[in-house]
Amino acid sequence: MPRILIVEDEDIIRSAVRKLLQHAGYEVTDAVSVEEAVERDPDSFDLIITDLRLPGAAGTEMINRAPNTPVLIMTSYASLRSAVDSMKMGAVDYIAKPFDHDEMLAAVENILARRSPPESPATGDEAGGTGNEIDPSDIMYGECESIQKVFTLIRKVAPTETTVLIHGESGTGKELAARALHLLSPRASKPLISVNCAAIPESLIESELFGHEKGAFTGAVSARTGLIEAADGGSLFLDEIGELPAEAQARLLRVLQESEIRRVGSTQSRTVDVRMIAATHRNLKAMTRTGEFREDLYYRLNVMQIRLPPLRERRGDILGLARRFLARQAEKLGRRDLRLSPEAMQLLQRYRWPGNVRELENAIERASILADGDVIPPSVLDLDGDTDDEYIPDTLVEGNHEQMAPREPDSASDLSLEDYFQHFVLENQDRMSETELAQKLGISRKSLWERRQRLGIPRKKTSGS
Ligand SMILES: Nc1ncnc2c1ncn2[C@@H]1O[C@H](COP(=O)(O)OP(=O)(O)OP(=O)(O)O)[C@@H](O)[C@H]1O
Repeated sequence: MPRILIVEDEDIIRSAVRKLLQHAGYEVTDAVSVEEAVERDPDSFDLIITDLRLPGAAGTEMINRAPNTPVLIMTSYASLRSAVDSMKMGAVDYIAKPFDHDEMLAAVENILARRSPPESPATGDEAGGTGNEIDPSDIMYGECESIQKVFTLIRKVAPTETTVLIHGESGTGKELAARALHLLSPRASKPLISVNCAAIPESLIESELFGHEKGAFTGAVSARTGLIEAADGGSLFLDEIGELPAEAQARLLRVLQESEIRRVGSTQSRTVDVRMIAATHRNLKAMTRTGEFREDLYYRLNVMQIRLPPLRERRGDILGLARRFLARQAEKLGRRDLRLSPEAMQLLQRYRWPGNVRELENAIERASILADGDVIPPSVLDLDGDTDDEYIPDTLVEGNHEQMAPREPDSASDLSLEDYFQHFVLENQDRMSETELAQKLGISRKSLWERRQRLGIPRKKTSGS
């Protein structure tokens, strides 16, 4: 079991992070300051998570005190810059407060996965590995053909220096795909700096990205490194690139063309070595026609495009994703028997998911908290109306018959055979006769009838036989 040391002086945050990690199965020790952490033999841990601002020595001091252990820095957005600086000092990653539970768990999992192969515990020798043994499927889930194609593309493109433009609706996993591109690249041990262009005020974006010299504008009391420089040697992920104002687009083009950066208020350029990954949910090509986005920048960015399909186009993954999110919630809440009712599964499969995977993740989180018993009914999923009644489950598509046999559950969080039986019958009884249903399930008609009685799903009078 990986051991994690938390260094945080705020009681509420320390205790929340400790509980979260303990629920996720980690062994956790904590300390309120660097001084106290040093007494806990910090280099014997697999990971140290520390606040940046602490009474006494700063959190970054842990990087020196535990040279063989990865250090994850927690910081508020206001001190994002210091977090970036701390990465230059050797921290492996940073996480901005307020962070949600999944973000923290994902950051921890990523760091530990980079440190040691999944099966064998870390020996310490692997620290600082290139991370190239990682596969996109370790970072994001997807079995459908469309997402498998994305994985193949990531495997091929990641090791190159090519600029990548990721296109997809909100919540489809663009940031995860960018992370995969970085972690599978030779730059994996260097920083991945993620910037959401829509989240930074327009007046600040240039100085945030490109840095500025002292006195460049009112309030620029000292010179500052920009986020692009901070990503030097690593990758820069520019999310919502379509929101970048015109002046910043011009500066970015220069970075892409000449690998040079000029801080706001400076006449001198500096060379930077950054792999650029951009993402958008907008149609950049159309934006070039209206003059909202520079055409030359568009072509520079669009060397390789990865399209993340919306969830409604990969319905075969809905239940798999739901199971993963449910297992995570069940672990977090200590309710290991939580499972979806067949009706809830049906609703998940029929819903249109305008908010994509993020919406599914949120629906499962909410339902796990609201469900009174172990079985989650459709009502607590709180998905009203927006279902796609045209949808035909994959199992009914001609040629997909191998998917119709009941599968063995592959983990405690997977469907039980009973669940699968219920789900299959409810989904198909309107289209199939009892004989067909029994055949597909590999049981006799008598046994189908008995199971229907036991599970309280008697044969509908209207269904043909
Ligand atoms: N294939 C996947 N497997 C597991 N989790 C996923 C997958 N795709 C997305 N998620 C989860 O869904 C949430 C949204 O993903 P992400 O932030 O990468 O989407 P996005 O496309 O960048 O969204 P936005 O455009 O709104 O920033 C995250 O919590 C992420 O972990």
